Amino acid sequence: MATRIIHLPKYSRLSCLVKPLTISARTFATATASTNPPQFTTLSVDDRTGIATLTLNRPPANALNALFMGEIQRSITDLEKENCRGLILTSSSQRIFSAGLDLKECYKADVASLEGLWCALQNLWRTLFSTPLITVALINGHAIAGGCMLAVSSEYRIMLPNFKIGVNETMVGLAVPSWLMDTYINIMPSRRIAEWDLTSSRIYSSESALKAGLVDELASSKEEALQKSAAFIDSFSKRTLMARAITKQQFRAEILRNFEQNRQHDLDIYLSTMQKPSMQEFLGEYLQSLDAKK
Ligand SMILES: CCCCCCCCC/C=C/C(=O)SCCNC(=O)CCNC(=O)[C@H](O)C(C)(C)COP(=O)(O)OP(=O)(O)OC[C@H]1O[C@@H](n2cnc3c(N)ncnc32)[C@H](O)[C@@H]1OP(=O)(O)O
Repeated sequence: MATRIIHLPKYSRLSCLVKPLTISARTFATATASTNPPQFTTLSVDDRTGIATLTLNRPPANALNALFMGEIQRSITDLEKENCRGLILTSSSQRIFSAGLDLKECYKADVASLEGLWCALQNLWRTLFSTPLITVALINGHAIAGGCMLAVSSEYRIMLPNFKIGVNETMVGLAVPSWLMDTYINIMPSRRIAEWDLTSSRIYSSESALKAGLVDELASSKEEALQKSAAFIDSFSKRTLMARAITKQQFRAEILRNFEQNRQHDLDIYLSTMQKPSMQEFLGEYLQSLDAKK
């Protein structure tokens, strides 16, 4: 389907009806200019249903760099203004939903690039987590670390079989930021399991993720997953859209407030960790191990 944004007069414009959370914060940089055409994403909107599909397309691994994350964030913001009601986030790859932060861009990077990357991650998370849109992650491939973040920041997760999902942060030497910890706890059935998962870098198979409650449904094909995603969005009638969006925001407001209060500190931790010689040495070896798989 062609990339386009269209007006959907059938649906209320959620961004007008639901006040954005007013949390004072200084503006943090994104590395994107808002006038750039999308390079790594395809956005399609079904004007009959009001459902948008945002497809991640940064081969080979949908690794998240600042430009890519800025693009995803901007698409969500645009959709909020365009009378859309639901968003399905998926990947053009048949193997990888997203491998998380682009580690190649974390290796031997200068401080400005590292800062741009982390601020883009923070900004993307904030937008996805707080959007009034009904959000579904259609996880049609591996979803690791930042890839898992995209999934758990959405409201509903449908995954295809035989893939991997989880947060391996501590394994790569990064602490899980408290706002992402809270995001994970927000969807996991038990805080104890969430703590266990994040401290032990637990990676689930699709099947075990379903059992653990990390994903909500499995689907045997992308087509079936698209149908299930649309069914989830359709389960909310037009009449309930505003009330559900406000309720969602209220559920998430405290996590967002904590994030805003700590985002500079969070950025400082990331920058100091990434600049440690031991971290850079580990990253070099880790990237080599990924390449050695060939
Ligand atoms: C709320 C709670 C959440 C909390 C989450 C907290 C998020 C906060 C901060 C986020 C931190 C991160 O995301 S850190 C990122 C952590 N991510 C990882 O460790 C994932 C590492 N990658 C993998 O494990 C694997 O690649 C995996 C994704 C399973 C796919 O395996 P496959 O065998 O199918 O594919 P591969 O051959 O390994 O990879 C294909 C190519 O992609 C490249 N590639 C793979 N991962 C890459 C990466 N992260 N950055 C750059 N490039 C990558 C490989 O080098 C290959 O490049 P070519 O050789 O050129 O083809």
